[in-house]
Amino acid sequence: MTEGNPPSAAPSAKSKKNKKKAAKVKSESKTDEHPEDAPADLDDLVNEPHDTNANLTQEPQPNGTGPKPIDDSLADQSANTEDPVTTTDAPSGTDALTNPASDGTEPKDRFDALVRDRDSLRAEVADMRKSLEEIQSKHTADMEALQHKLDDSESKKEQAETQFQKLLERVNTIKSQLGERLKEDAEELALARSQIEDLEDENNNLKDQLDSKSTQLLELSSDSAEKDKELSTLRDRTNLSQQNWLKEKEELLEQESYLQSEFEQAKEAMHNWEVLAMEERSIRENLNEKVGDLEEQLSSLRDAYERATDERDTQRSTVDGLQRALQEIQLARKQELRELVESSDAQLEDLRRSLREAQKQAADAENGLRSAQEEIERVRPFEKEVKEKNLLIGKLRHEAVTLNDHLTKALRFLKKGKPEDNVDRHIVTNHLLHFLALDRSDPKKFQILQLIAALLGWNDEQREQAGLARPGTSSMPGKLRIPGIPLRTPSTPNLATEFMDNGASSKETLAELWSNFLEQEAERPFGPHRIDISFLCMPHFTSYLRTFSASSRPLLRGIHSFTMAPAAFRPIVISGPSGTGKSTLLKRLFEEYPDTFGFSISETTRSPRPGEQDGREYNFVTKEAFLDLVAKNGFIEHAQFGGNFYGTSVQAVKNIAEKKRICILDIEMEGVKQVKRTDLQARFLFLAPPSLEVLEQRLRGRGTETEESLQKRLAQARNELEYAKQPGAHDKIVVNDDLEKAYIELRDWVVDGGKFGATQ
Ligand SMILES: Nc1ncnc2c1ncn2[C@@H]1O[C@H](COP(=O)(O)OP(=O)(O)OP(=O)(O)O)[C@@H](O)[C@H]1O
Repeated sequence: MTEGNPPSAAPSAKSKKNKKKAAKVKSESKTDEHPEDAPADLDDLVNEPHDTNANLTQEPQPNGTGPKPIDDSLADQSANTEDPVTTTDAPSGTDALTNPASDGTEPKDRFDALVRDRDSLRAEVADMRKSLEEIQSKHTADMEALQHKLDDSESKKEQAETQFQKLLERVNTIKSQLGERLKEDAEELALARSQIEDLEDENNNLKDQLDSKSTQLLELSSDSAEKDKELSTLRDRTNLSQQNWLKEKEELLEQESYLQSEFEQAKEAMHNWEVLAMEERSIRENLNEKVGDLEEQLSSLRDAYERATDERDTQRSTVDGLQRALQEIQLARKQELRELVESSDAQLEDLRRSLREAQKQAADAENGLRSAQEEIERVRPFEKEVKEKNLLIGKLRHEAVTLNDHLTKALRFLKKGKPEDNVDRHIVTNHLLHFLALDRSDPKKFQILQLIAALLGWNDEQREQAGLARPGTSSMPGKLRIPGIPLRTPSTPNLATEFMDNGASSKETLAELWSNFLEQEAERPFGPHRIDISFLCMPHFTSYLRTFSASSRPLLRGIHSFTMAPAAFRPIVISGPSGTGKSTLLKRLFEEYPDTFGFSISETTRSPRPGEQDGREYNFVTKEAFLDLVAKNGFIEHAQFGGNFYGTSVQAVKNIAEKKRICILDIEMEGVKQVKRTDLQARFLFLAPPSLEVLEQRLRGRGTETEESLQKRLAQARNELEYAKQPGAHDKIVVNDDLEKAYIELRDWVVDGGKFGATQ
């Protein structure tokens, strides 16, 4: 057993083998003591030189049983090495040694060789012995180690055996316990198996049931599909019947009212019959009374009977007849009354039945009505939404109509005004340039001025002011004066004096003024600009000209800035509660000043519709660009409708000024605040209603609002009015109580004496 191996539980065959080996080692060590009996390997080797010597000295045994003498072996050797021919004749080794005379030197040599051999063999034997000793000592050490190991193994084996015994005991106990448990488990197993069988049976049953159920389910689903169909047809029928019910209900109601009236009539009839019965009763009573009277009379008659039997007979027959008649009348009346009561009862019963039916139908109809009302309730929000949408559509239509109106007018203006304007512009420009290029003394200057006057349609007063006519000598207004007949040259001192009739000290002519003006403009930092001749077409041109001529340069500069420098086109922000009249007033303003104002083009993220052009209807931008601009605060107002963004950008407003128009912004309070944060230098006008009540009336009158949106607008109006009260919130507040008055006030403030608010 090697070290580290676990001790074997049972004594192994290997340990037995070790024991045997140990015994053998012991016996071998014993044989050392008697080498002659059984020469052991080691001792044989150790004693070999001695023995060899002995052999060498020993005489050869006659029986040949002893060890073979070395000489013989040597002889054998030499015999083997020598030529066979010679060796066959040669004497044997012993002979050679004993008989050296055969060759005087050979045996000696041989002997020497043998001695040498022997010496070498001895040395070898000594070496071997030494190594043998080493091996022996190593062997003993190994043996000792092995013995030691064996002892260890034995002790371990004993331990292992004891452990084995213990384990065996434990195994036995476990075996016994396990046996019991196994028994129990077997029983449980059997039980479980039987249970499993039961469950399997159950499972099979359930499977069968499931199959049957699934078939049933299929049948049921087909049934249900049919039922669904039936249900839908029933629903249809119900709807139909509901409609029929409604109709029937109406009919029944009519019937009911008819029956009610009949019932009333019957009641009245009954009442009449009762009256009749009463009358009848009273008649009967009267008759009874009469009968009493008659009986009295009869008794008297009886009395008289005796007196007059004939009379009695006649009286009796009369009474009988009367009684019969009375009975007949009574019977007839009774019968009649009975029949009447019966028929009334039957009628009443019929009426009651029909009333019951009608009530039942009414209840059904009420149920139907309730469900219809519920349906109506359900539909009402949609109805409201539809109404609101319709209103919105109405408003949009209204706006579209207004826009259309604007567009038509704009087109008309374009058609009517533009080409002429262009022609006039070119003509006037050419004439003006020609006018300026001419020498001051050239009479053509006067002619050109006349042409300009004709083209611009100056009236007499304007002509006189321009030095084209002396007071009282002018031609018919609007008529083109023939250029070939100058009244006088504009360069004469007379003209200059007349032209500067506003008390100006300057003696410059109009041409000089124009050239000075143009020179000044050329020196301005903006550089030379195109003169907007359309400005000259403005109705107040001559008064401006006069003002200009009267050396009121700052005013002209202002006017000039208005026409020349984009910075001067200050946007106008018109705000005010919804319904105050902003659109109405602006419409008038645009009509009066068609080419002066402009609206900014909004930005949108929606894609252009057919016919729409980028930069015309909208500036079509990407969502990213839009949001980027929002982040940069580039919008005055922006909102989102139907997933698209729309907004009025600051730049779009500036673009209008670039086009030399005044941008009008009709925005609400938040927009106003936002514009104030920009560098647009806008002017702010607030249009206020005379009162909230009037505002409400106007909004209602416009017919574009629902109650809800109206209330919202009024609430917003309160906010806007509050904001307007703050000092500096607006530059101008116009109260729109009278449309004409409000318009004039608004227009005058906007036009600002022609400066349109320009500060430069
Ligand atoms: N001074 C006035 N007197 C009587 N009615 C007026 C007057 N001004 C305007 N209105 C009427 O009030 C109604 C609202 O006017 P308008 O539509 O111009 O208001 P708005 O301020 O532009 O409203 P919104 O901001 O909602 O567009 C219109 O029916 C208009 O005819």
